[in-house]
Amino acid sequence: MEREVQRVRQAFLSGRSRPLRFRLQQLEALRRMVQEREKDILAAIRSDLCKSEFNAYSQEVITVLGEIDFMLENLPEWVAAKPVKKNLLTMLDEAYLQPQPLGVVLIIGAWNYPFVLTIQPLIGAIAAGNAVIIKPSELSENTATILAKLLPQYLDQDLYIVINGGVEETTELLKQRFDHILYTGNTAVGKIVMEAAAKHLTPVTLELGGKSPCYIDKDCDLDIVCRRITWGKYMNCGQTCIAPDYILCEASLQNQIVQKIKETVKEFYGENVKESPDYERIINLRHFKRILSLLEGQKIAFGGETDEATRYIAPTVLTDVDPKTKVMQEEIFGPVLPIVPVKNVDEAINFINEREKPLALYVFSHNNKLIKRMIDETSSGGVTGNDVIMHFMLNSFPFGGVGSSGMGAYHGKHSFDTFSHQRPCLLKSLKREGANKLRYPPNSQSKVDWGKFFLLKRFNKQKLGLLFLTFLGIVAAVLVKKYQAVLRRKALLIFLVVHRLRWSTKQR
Ligand SMILES: NC(=O)C1=CN([C@@H]2O[C@H](COP(=O)(O)OP(=O)(O)OC[C@H]3O[C@@H](n4cnc5c(N)ncnc54)[C@H](O)[C@@H]3O)[C@@H](O)[C@H]2O)C=CC1
Ligand SMILES: CCCCCCC(=O)O
Repeated sequence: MEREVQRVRQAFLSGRSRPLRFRLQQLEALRRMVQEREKDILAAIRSDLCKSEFNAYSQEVITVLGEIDFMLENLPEWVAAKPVKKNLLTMLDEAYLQPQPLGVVLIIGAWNYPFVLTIQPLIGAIAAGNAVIIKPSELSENTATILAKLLPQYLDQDLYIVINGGVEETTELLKQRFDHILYTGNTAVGKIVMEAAAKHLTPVTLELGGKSPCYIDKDCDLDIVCRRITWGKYMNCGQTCIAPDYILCEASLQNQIVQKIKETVKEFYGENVKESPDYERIINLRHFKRILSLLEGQKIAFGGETDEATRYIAPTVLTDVDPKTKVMQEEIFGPVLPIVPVKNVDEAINFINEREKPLALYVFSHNNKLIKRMIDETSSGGVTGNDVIMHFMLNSFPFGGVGSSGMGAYHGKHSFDTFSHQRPCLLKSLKREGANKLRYPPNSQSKVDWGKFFLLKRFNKQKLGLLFLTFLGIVAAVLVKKYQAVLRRKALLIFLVVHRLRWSTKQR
């Protein structure tokens, strides 16, 4: 492991990942890989999550292709040095921010969207000029295998490598020194990653999970609301980090919501959900059993059918859920949707604020003021009003959590920034040493006053007058120099006129 990381670091130190042209070439090669090997990639995702080609393409491949195109289009502008505003002290200097790669980046992917959650951070890390070690999740083993096979065929083999394996390998990998780690997965492992990173003072981006609430106000169109929630909750069999985890609403809305979700499930997946090509399966038996255990003691208003052999869990809704029960204590990450009755929006806001900050928050209402209030009075990684999931799709948004749902963010320019160091560069001249005397010892009140003037813009009247006089002197000197000949002629003329006048007066 150590040798592998060293190999990648040596490749980074060769400097070849830095030129813009190289980065663009690698991103184009990655796009070619996705296009030419699309069938293999879709097949791997299918084997891992029982996902149809249509779903895998629209949930994973499109996002990756869109992100590559976005990078290719904008990277030339992003890599350029950006001049910054200057102050009086640096007025005559060159001051700019130069984005630079961090070095060797470790990307630890999750299994639920095994392609996009591994490749999208990789795109950002390449764009920023880094070398990368990719550790796909061992739970989505088919995607992990295809990534290890394909990436070296298209990308620089020393700069970007895939290391596969389980907890043991990840633990070993985390002992190495990296310049940044981006981890996607559960909060408990997030802490392990951060602890390991701290030993080397490695900065981390943690894309974690949590329970994303969904508040439904009574003032809204429940048909539309339930269609949107059904889509976001049961997509990928509920194994989506920003899926609505539970619903908060007034008790009187519960039955209608259950009825409408039931109708939508039928509309989306047919009479027999099990037969639907659009409905996925739970990743493994451990997670299947974990989700089943969340149903114990609950009132199942709809769904609840399971099949261990195929790890099938039907779209399920629970009503009148007690917040103290297990299903409300941990992230569900499966197709189970609890409804927790609340009296009103105030209670909903309190409910959310009493818990860990979620990765996403959803609020449905015709009343925009209520939506804005919910946004103002709560905190979460991201928010979508009157829909679910959709803020993930806009790459001008940073994607990430807050508090226990994560730290840092990526997507689009935010990925580039996450994997870059914005290096402040100040270039001075070796001339104009006179002005520097102000900061050299011995110090004095007068120097402090000048410092106040230059840096704090605290004007001392006397100093200001002096400065103004100096300024006038400079202007006069410049003018005199520039118009020396003209001034000489003018002065001669004035002298002659004055002389002539005095002579005329004397004559009279
Ligand atoms: N914020 C986000 O973008 C996303 C967050 N998630 C969250 O991820 C979670 C689901 O993923 P997981 O089951 O955690 O995925 P997982 O079990 O595949 O773990 C993720 C990665 O952590 C590594 N890992 C696991 N245990 C480890 C240990 N003890 N020491 C070191 N490394 C270890 C694995 O090798 C894997 O690469 C959910 O909580 C979900 O909300 C999932 C997708 C996106
Ligand atoms: C189509 C939605 C993809 C979401 C991927 C990240 C997640 O797990 O929420």
